[in-house]
Formats: sequence, structure tokens, C-alpha cells
Amino acid sequence: MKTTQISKRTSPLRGEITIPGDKSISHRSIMFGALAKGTTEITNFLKGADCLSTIDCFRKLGVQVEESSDTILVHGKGLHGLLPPSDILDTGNSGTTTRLISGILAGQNFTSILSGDDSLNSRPMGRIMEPLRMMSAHITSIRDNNCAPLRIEPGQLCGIHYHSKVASAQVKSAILLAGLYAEGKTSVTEPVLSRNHTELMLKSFGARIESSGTTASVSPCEELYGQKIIVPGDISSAAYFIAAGLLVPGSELLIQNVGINPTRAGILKVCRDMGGDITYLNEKTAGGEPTADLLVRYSHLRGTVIEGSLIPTLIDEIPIIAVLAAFAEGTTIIRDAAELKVKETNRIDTVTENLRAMGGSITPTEDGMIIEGTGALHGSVINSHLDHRIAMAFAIAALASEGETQILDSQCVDVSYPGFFHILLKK
Ligand SMILES: O=C(O)C1=C[C@@H](OP(=O)(O)O)[C@@H](O)[C@H](O)C1
Ligand SMILES: C=C(OP(=O)(O)O)C(=O)O
Repeated sequence: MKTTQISKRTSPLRGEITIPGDKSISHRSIMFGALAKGTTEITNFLKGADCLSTIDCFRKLGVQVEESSDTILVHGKGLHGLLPPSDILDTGNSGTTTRLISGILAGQNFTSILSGDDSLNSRPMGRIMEPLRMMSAHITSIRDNNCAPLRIEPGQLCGIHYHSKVASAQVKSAILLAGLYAEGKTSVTEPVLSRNHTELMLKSFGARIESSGTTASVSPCEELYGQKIIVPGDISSAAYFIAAGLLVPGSELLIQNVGINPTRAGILKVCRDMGGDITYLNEKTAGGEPTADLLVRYSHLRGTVIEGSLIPTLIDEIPIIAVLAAFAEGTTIIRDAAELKVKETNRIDTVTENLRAMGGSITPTEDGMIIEGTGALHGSVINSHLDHRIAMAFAIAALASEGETQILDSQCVDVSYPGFFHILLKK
């Protein structure tokens, strides 16, 4: 397993950088393309391990996916054309693959088994099993612990109106995708709006889908139709370079073509609230997804409060926000973020462990953390616990910290950002 060593950066980060494609949109482009009639052409697809797991699963379901250096072609099978898999569907480290594909598989006339790595197989699946069962799906946890491996058997689905306890785009999407196969209308109401890529993209593929506030509804349709998709740069990946630009003295970095969908862009609001100097340039919209180039300049940061409806818009960015908070002046409070406990690791614990190792002052809470900014950290050994977001967040902390830092199991960044260290260390 790989260890990456990072020392304090003595020169500013300057120039331009492009960010790999959005992970959420890349997963969905394969899934919806597979269920559509005709070919879906995807540009700027994220070839991270999670999205490659999605491709692998759909290949096992009989879908032809052609990969070239700059495009992916998905030869769709139509809504009812998937084939029984010859093997277990391996969803790797990916919660998104597992939960979204479960909604699709619940509506098929064959049995499938889904399983992932140790992290994935310990994450909660009851949150999708409950609503899918209410729709009459036959989905069971093979070890009877509400986790994967999951067995999904054929079922005749019926529409429901589900009130979700968690604001989770994966739960919402699993239900809406099952709704494509259900009799009648299927609706999901969330406590607060989560990322809405499924709603935007399914609409462009021709689904009968509507959204109003925190409720999204789908009704069955004859077919979906293949699309051309240009995947925007992933704001969750851009977050590390935004933070690097804000933290390394003298930096001025132009981060190009970043997705700034308001259901995803909470980190930009937080950085600005903390005093971060970020300018949006060249704003555009394609396929309902807004993008911009972000000009980020080194800034003096102050603490802030992050809570409520903002949390789902930046849930994956909380580890790097915690790093920013450690360098800021004053206190940062993060609450309403209990979902952090059920990601690739318990991110309240893994952020606390690693921030303390670097000399940060952090108090974990039941649903978040309180960080007293000390303005400085020191190098240390970082245990990523194989969580890509932890490895990348603390790599950025290392750039602005005295001494040397070693990131253990740094290869895990390949889950969402292959080449991350190469780009970071040559910039
Ligand atoms: O739908 C998606 O693409 C995702 C939703 C979020 O998970 P939850 O739905 O569990 O909040 C996020 O953490 C994950 O990285 C991607
Ligand atoms: C939580 C994440 O992804 P997933 O749920 O798809 O594993 C993530 O990328 O931070």
C-alpha cells in the first residue's frame, strides 16, 4: 500500500487547473444511458474507481460500454433490456453505485446479488431497503444486518409517496429509479433538498419527472432516450484546490469548468463566509447544470457556522472544510451532519483523529464538530483509513503545515480523483 510524503509548500500555487468530471453525474450518465434507447455519448467522464465499478456492473447486465481516451459510448438496452448478470455485481467502494443500482434492479424480472469492499459492506442499506420494500420490491440483506451483500429478486412494483428521514440523493435516486418500473406515480419528500442530478438528468433522458421544493416525483414512461452528456468538473474534487489556493500564501489559481449546481456548491458559500476570495468567471449552463471558472486567491480566513439546509450541499467537502477551519481565526461549528458517520469512514472520527495528529484543536460532537482555529498545524502521519476524502483533505493541510506529512494508503484517492497527487505535487 502506498504512502505519499508531502512537505510545507514554500511557493504560491499559480496558473490554471482543470478538474476531472463530476462523480455523481458520471455514475448517472452510465446508468441512465444503459436504460435508454440508443447511444449515450459522455465527454469528461470521471475514470475514478467508483465510476468504473458502475461501468463494470452494467457490463455484467449486458450493456456494451465503449471507452476511448476522451469519450464513453453507452449502447443503451432500453428500459426493459437489461440481462440477468452471470456473476455477483461488485460495487467496490461506491455507495452511489450500490444504492442507485438497487432501485433499478428492484424493477427487473431477474435476480441479482450486489456486494462491495469492507467499507461498502458496512454502510447502511436499510435506508433504501425500507422504501423499496414499501414499493413491493424483494430486497434482502444476505447477512441480515441491513448492509450489503444484497439480494434483489423480481417484484411487481407500485408507486408510493415516501417521506425520507435523511436528506440523501442516493436514497431519493434509488426510489425514483424504482419508480420508472412502478405502477402509478412515485414521490419522495426529503427533510432538506439533496443534490438534484437525478431529477435534472432523468428529465433530459425523457422521463416524466417533476420537482417542487423538497419533493420529486416520477411516473412510468415508455422509454428513455440516449443523450450527449458533457460532464462538468467535480466541485467535490475542486474543493481541494480551492482550499490550497486559500491557504498557501501568495496563491492565485484559476480552476476551470467547475460544476456549481446550487445543490452541490455549499463549499463556495462557506469559503466566502470565511473571508475566502473566490471570483466566478465564465458562467455557463449545459444540460441544466451550471458551471464556472473559479479564481481563488490566498485569503485570511475566519471561523463560521455550518448547519441545516447547507449540509447536504457540501456533505463530502466537510473534511476539507475542517482543515480550512483549523487554519482560520476563531471557532467553526459544524452541526446537523450526522450523515458523516456513514460515509467511507466515520468522517467525524477520521477528521478528529487526523486533525489532532497535526496539532489541531477539534471537539467531535454527535452530529458534527467544533474546531478552534489555531492558524497553524504541523506535519504528522495521516491514517486515511482508505477514505479518499480524508487522504486529499489532509494532503492539503500538509501543504500549509510546518514539517513533513505522510499520508498512509494514499492510493485510495483513485476512488474519485486519479492523478490527484501528481497534479498537486507538480503545480
Ligand atoms: O447521489 C450521489 O451521487 C451522492 C450523494 C451523497 O451521498 P448521500 O446520498 O448518502 O448523502 C454523496 O455523499 C455521495 O458522494 C454522492
Ligand atoms: C460518500 C462518497 O461516495 P459514495 O457514497 O458514493 O461512496 C464520497 O465520494 O465522499
